[in-house]
Amino acid sequence: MGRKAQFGELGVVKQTKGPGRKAKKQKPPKMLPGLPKPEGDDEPKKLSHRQKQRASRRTKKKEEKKLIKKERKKGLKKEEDVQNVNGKSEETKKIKREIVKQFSDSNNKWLKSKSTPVIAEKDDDVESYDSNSDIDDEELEENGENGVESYDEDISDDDYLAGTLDDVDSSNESGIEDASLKKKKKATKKRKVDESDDDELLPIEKAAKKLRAEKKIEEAEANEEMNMQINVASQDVFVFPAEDQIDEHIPIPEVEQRIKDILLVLSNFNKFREPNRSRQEYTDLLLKDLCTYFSYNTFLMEKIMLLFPLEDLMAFLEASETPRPVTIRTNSLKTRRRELAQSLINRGVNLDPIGNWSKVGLVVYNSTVPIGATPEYLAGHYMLQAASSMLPVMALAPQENEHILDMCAAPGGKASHIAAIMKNTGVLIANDVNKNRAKAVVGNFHRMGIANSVISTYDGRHIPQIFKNFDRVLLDAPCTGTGVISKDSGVKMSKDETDLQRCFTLQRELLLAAIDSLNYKSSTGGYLVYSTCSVLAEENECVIDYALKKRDVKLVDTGLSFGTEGFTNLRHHRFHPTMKLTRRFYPHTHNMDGFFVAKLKKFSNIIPKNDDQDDFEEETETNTEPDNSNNSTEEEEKPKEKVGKMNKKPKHGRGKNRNNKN
Ligand SMILES: C[S@@+](CC[C@H](N)C(=O)[O-])C[C@H]1O[C@@H](n2cnc3c(N)ncnc32)[C@H](O)[C@@H]1O
Repeated sequence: MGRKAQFGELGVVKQTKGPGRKAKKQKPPKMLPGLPKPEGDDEPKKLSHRQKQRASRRTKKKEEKKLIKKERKKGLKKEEDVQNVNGKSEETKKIKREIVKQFSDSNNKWLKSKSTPVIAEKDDDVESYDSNSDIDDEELEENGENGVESYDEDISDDDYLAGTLDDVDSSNESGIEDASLKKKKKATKKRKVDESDDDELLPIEKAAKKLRAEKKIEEAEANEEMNMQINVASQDVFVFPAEDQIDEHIPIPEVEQRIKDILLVLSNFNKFREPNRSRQEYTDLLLKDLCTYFSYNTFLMEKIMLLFPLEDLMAFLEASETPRPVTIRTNSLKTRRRELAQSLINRGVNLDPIGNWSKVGLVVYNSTVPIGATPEYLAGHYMLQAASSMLPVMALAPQENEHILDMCAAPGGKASHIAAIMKNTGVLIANDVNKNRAKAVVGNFHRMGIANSVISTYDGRHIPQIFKNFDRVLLDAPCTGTGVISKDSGVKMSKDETDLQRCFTLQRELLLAAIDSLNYKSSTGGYLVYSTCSVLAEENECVIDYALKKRDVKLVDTGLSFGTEGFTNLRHHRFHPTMKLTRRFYPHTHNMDGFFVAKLKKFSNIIPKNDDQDDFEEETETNTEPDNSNNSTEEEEKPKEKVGKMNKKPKHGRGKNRNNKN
């Protein structure tokens, strides 16, 4: 508003052009005599006391910088001077001391942190700059670009002040550093080297500077490694406890450390063992400590230790302590996965498809609503089902219009999956000996709209006397549950030898009954899938091996795209070579419950009589060929080609696949 005065020389200030409110601009006002003269350029500006202080500080700083640059250029002239810079020549040190002196006490911290070999991150630098510098915000604003410039300059100075190799070495004396810290340091140093390339340096200077910094880092790393080796070599890692100390109670953190120590010794036994100690002594102590640390009974821990190499053992035990992700299976009888996902997302459920291997599975990361009580759940659009539980049904590969038996079906997760794949056609017998659990099957089948099923409560072992000639059978057998410890930690302490024996005896009986209820002449099937949620070989490979001897069945590919091969040998045990067609799933490897899946094809109703050996072979080679003279309990004639197949059944080769490591 109003007219603008022209404070500069007349004519220097341009009159604004362009459309104005008035066509003709008004003349500048005439200044009245006596009024204070505006701040002009002709007289030198009078500075306040504070401004003077700032100006003197700036000049000082500029001088320092000039000094440093001069010295730096001097230092790089000769090649041997490069070493001088690394090692800090006397002259350079002197200059540095000079500079340091000029900082006030309040800067001590800032200086200290920057003179240590751990070069502060740029962010930290900014912070210390802000908090400790005596240049206030006002000045930064005032200086505009200068403020930024001085920051850059500081970094470069700081580089110059940064630690030397000597410093790095001295830090190593204090011992081995944390790996992540080292990594961070390395990254920071590298970044620092890159960032601090001063624009004013010649390319060759920049390169030399970078080279020096990189050399420093390399040497520091080499020193660290050497220190580590020295520590390990001097055996200060682990001293085996005296006889009377072994049973002493020690706190959990110490148990944990001892486990790590023993694992290290066992990983390179010849190198790290104590001369008079056997491997067995270390293994026994490890067993004891693992039982204490993870709360297992000795029997179960011993069994699990036999399954895995040491590094996998720890991973399995750790993974069994944490729950697996919640997963659900879309009921394809009622909805599609995409629609279900959308409805659940709308309710605040955070989810994703389970993976390429399933078209119906979803993994739920978190949810604002209880996932077992949504309207979609109640309407039967999905089943809460572990990822591993979907695998046996996929291996079974049910077909429409078949006759299928689920021998141990409660609560019906897998049975309802079978019914959905059958598209409610054919007949599904969902059996479970436990009447109470069978009620859950009824409830789930109603909810999910399953209409092709009969629910029965027979003892599976008697099924062949009641139902026969199924195209496919699923035997998801009762087991010790060692694959689902994260869901039921009681297993760790409660399962003993008697339980295991009871389990594998029942499993064998159920498996033979399941095979006997299969129709080997089925045009579409004749397949059986055996599964357990146990990782113990006694309940898996041993049971299958037993069935291979007792019935005319062979292992076939499960068709599952992932999973670890079943054992063909385990310690001193040898299993049928085709056992590698079975699949094992582990919490630590596949992030799902521990599971075992085997698929068998039945070739005849022949029941071989020859094999009295109930248990799997232990390093002895026996003839598994059936005695064909009197081996059939069935009336049916045995087709010749089937006999041929059976005779070709591979022998249990001694030492074959000895290196099968799972
Ligand atoms: C692992 S669970 C089955 C889980 C089921 N397949 C599912 O996916 O929901 C084992 C089942 O076997 C049943 N069972 C135990 N002994 C049995 C037997 N002799 N005959 C039939 N079922 C039996 C148990 O009641 C239990 O429900």
